[in-house]
Amino acid sequence: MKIAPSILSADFANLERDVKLVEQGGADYIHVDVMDGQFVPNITLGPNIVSALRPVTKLPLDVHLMIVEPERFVEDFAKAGADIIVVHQESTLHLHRVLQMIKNAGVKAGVVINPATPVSAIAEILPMVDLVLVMTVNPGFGGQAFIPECLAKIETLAHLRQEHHYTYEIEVDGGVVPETAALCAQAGADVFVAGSFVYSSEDPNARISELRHAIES
Ligand SMILES: O=C(CO)[C@H](O)[C@H](O)COP(=O)(O)O
Ligand SMILES: [Co+2]
Repeated sequence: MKIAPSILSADFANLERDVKLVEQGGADYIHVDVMDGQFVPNITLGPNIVSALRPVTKLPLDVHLMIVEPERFVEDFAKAGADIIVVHQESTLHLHRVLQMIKNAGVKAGVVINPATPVSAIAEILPMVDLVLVMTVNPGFGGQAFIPECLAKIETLAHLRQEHHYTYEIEVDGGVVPETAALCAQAGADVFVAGSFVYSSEDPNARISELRHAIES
């Protein structure tokens, strides 16, 4: 079970401090939310922030691209030091090609589906991905409420993985707190993104421990 704090809710004026802090607290990935103001109604950061973060942590940088036509920027994020690049099924006409581009750049390839998108929409590319991210809120903002209807998709992905011997990790993102993390773990999730729950606290690492406890019990 892996915890991936999302720096969307960190202090952008102190990103180095906030990334190092959760690394010491046992985080497994650093989740980086990239938004373009078009695919989602919010703007965050680009490859220059990823390259600035690269030397400050040994943790894998899990880069969640919420941008239209991510194929335009795959190479930039790979060069910036992303370890995993995750693209939305809804954001490109050429999902298979984008995933190939990511793999050819020597980076792990992930696919992500919005709450309205069924698992069947990504069935054809499941054999080639390292990670499948199930959005449990509509993308664009931190601090939203978990959508429980998404749990069934985690179960489906876990079932398909077992049946076909696929190797992807199942990640969940949005509204992850101890109660919802426990439900996701039961459904078969492996990686838990948490932004506001971790960083809204005076003690983010106590929050990471709370999440881990809920997931493991
Ligand atoms: O991709 C995202 C939003 O689009 C974020 O990763 C996610 O919302 C994390 O925030 P929180 O844990 O506060 O819900
Ligand atoms: Co995210």
